[in-house]
Amino acid sequence: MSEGALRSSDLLAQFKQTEARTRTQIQAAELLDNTVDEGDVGNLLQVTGCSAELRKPICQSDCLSNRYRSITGECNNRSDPRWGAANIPYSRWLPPEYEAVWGIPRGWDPEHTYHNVSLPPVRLVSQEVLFTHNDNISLDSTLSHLLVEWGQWIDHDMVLTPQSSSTVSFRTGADCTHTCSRDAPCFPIQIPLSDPRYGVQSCMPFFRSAPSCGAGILPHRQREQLNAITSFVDASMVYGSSTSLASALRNHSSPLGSMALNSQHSDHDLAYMPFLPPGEAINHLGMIALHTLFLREHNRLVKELHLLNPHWSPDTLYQEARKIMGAIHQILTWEQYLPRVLGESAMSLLIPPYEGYDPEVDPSIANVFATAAFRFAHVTVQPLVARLGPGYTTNSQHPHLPLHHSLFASWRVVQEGGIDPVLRGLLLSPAKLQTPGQMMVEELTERLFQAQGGMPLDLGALNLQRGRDHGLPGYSSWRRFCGLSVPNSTSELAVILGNFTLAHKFQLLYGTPQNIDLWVGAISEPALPGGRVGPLLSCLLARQFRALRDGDRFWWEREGVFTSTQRRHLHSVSLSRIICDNTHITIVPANPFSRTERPEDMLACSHPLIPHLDLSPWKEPDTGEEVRTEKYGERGYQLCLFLH
Ligand code: HEM
Ligand SMILES: [Ca+2]
Repeated sequence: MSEGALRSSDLLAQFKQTEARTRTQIQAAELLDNTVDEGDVGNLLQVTGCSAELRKPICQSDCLSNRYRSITGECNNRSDPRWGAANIPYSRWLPPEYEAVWGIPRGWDPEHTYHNVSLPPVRLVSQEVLFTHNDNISLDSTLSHLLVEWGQWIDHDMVLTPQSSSTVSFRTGADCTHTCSRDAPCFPIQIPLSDPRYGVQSCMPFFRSAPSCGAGILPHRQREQLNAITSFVDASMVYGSSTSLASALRNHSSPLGSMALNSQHSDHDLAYMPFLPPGEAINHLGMIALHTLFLREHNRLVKELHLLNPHWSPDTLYQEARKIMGAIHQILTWEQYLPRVLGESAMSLLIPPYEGYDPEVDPSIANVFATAAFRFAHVTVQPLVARLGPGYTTNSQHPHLPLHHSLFASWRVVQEGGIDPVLRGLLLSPAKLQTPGQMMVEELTERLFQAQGGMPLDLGALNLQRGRDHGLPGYSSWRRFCGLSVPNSTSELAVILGNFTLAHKFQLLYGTPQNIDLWVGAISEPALPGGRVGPLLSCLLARQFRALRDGDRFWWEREGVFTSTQRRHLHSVSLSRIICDNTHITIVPANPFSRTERPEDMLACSHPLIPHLDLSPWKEPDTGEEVRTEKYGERGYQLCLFLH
């Protein structure tokens, strides 16, 4: 995608692209949503196509389905096979609070009042509270920008909310990118008088998230939104969440069970991802680097596994590598990412040690997590994408880039030195520090998608509008939900936020703490000791990550998923090692999520603190045909092999 070729709203749609199965469900749900006939419900579901979408999947209980996750996440939970699967509605921890029946979003009618006051325009909140000049930022003293990127990477493993399949008003056919009138699915963001953009632009386009089919039956139908990918941390951003995409991403002629690679370009002698199927665009340089890295890691793993087990079929190699990749993502996230985000003490309090699989726990993503809580890291993103050459030096072939020039710029990877410069930049740059006066950089509030032409969007305003679109209750309700004190006045809010100026701004904008949009309220709380988020975000994030662990039948620590020796080896997994093994980078930090100030503080890839993942416990004796009569070991490998 070249710069200057597309409208920003098209690019936002690209950010949220989904594949065939999701589109079918959205179209069915939108048809249902726009049908006012309250007659025969069964018939209505049938005609719209929703009844097929609501059917319960049938689960197999053979060796393969006990051994490997399904691609769609279905049947992870045996009694509720849709839990955590792709294309199911987000769960709700608090009931939605829409403006009116049929899921009219909050703030649809600017005059509508909540607790006797109307909601401020989201763009005004962004201007008043979030806006931060690119050069007015503080750096995180202990965390690297790779940690920030890791957050976005696993976000893409857990959350993808499709927007409406239509970009024009259902009623009038007006183009959502040009209209300033609220007419579903268009929910444009109004530009306030005080805005420098006033006069240039009267509204920023916004499309409502698509409704889901599975949200109750008339007349009690409640609008719910859909998660298009598996909620489990299972590396679904590498493998896909639908069988058709998973198949398209594989190299079917490989005897090793490899993933498909780009046949036209390579990174010196290393591989790139293939050109993706339409709609699978990856959105910025950091993400492209991680996608490429883990694609290579899969192909490296299958090669090693093949050397250990030459008798394994391509499917077994693919599945075993996929299983290891899932474990790597779980380990890096729970052991290395979350403690740094939540802080060690909040982490051990809110996510106590693993005690085994609990089939009663719903691992589906909660609406509030997707729409507000896990967007917390938008305020820790640096405005500049650093790119560094060998030895971590700046290089004129690939200079640092303003963030907006790194969006939709996969051509830069191919033409400007491969993924190594981007990864080196992420390893050596610190994260941005969130402070009450320095929230979201102007690259994100003023220039989102600007380089690609058209009117720039504002990520802060999008986050707030999305919360209203999804009917998220306000700040106070979530404080109450988490058992935290509920502020009743500006001074009580000032105590919680530890900042009177900010509390006063909120008072002027919202009138009451109850109405504060959750995302902006939550990111305004000061961080707990050792962490980067306040009490409300800690509660919401920990609750989700705990459910993703305890409710996952294939959690890496669960007895029987791996052997104890395999677990021990996996436990020492190192992201720096993965970088060493799959790039031309030769010096790396021992802890890549911690801030490294100088290249001299890094270690050679051969250093013992950058341990190899020893796969020897995956070696299995090739007992050939005789195995049929043998008793199967705790892992049941052989039985599955014979199914291939
Ligand atoms: C370069 C950095 C980033 C950019 C440009 C970016 C951009 C975006 C955009 C445009 C959206 C869609 C907004 C909407 O219409 O509702 C979004 C959603 C989201 N972002 Fe980011 N983001 C970045 C980094 C991150 C990070 C570091 C995290 C988390 C740690 C994160 C978490 C999320 C989540 C959870 C969503 C909701 C996704 C969905 O519901 O489909 N983002 N981001
Ligand atoms: Ca997933």
